[in-house]
Amino acid sequence: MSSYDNLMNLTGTHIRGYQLSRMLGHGSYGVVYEATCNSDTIAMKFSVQEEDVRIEASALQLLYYSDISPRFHFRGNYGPFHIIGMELLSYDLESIRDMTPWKSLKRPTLIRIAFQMMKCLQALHEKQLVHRDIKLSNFALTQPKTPGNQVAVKILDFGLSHVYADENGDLKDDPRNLAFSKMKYASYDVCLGCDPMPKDDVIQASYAILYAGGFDFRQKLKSPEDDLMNWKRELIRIPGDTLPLMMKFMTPFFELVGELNDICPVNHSLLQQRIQDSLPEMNASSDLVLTQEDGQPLLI
Ligand SMILES: Nc1ncnc2c1ncn2[C@@H]1O[C@H](COP(=O)(O)OP(=O)(O)OP(=O)(O)O)[C@@H](O)[C@H]1O
Repeated sequence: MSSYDNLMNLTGTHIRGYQLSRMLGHGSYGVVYEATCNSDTIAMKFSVQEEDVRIEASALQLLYYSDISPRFHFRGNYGPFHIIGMELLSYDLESIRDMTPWKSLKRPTLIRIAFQMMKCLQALHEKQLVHRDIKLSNFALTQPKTPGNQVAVKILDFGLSHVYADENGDLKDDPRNLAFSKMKYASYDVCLGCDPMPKDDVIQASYAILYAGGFDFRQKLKSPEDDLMNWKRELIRIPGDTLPLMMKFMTPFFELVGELNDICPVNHSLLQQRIQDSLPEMNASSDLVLTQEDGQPLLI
């Protein structure tokens, strides 16, 4: 049995005083468990990729006080596995999308989510950190607060992240040489071979917003490579013509995304303003609320 198969079978195990109570999710190299110690419940991420875990732990520490990523608790080992203990979040946004009846979030919810995604990106870009793996499942909601069940959007999974510049603003290479141009959901420039920069996080977030809004981005990614590239290029060039009908209301935001480049710093506040302009009658900066309806989560 490979070590990855073992990673999937750790429920019940005791580690660092915590008992792994259930598996929460898994990705290409990692498995995340809920872990409990008396009344304290956290998330523990296990991976065989030591370097990715080290980088993720340092990103979470760097962002500790920004409050846009899970709070970091510890880093450690368990046999061949590298572990991060962190704040337990609730549903990731792809699960929320999948649980909605029409696989699409309503406009007022969508703009609030988009607004908070920009807040997450702003906080990490301010620290010269680029995420490079932005997708809907890498955003998750906090545990609902009492008494109003308010939740916030936080950003997950910093295994591919990179500090792209030093204190003087000089660009820093990543010795890992990861093949981002092969990543299906990479931005147009990155597919062409450019290094992923903050604006590419925003562009990938714009794909995640389309997906959350009901557009079948998963299907789009299955298109022949040339078609997918054309679509990504046209979405930047003429968003008003390229956006699917149900997402045309967000043209003000997508127009600004289309103007981003690697020379001018990303203006996250202006992106938030454009999200607000897309649906002026609703407040994009108001709290999200997570409740249950017929046993299903309901995010408004
Ligand atoms: N702190 C957390 N609290 C609750 N659930 C979490 C937490 N961290 C991760 N998860 C869940 O586990 C899933 C996988 O986590 P994560 O994306 O960090 O792992 P990964 O192996 O790096 O994934 P991928 O290969 O898809 O990028 C997430 O989509 C989410 O559902």
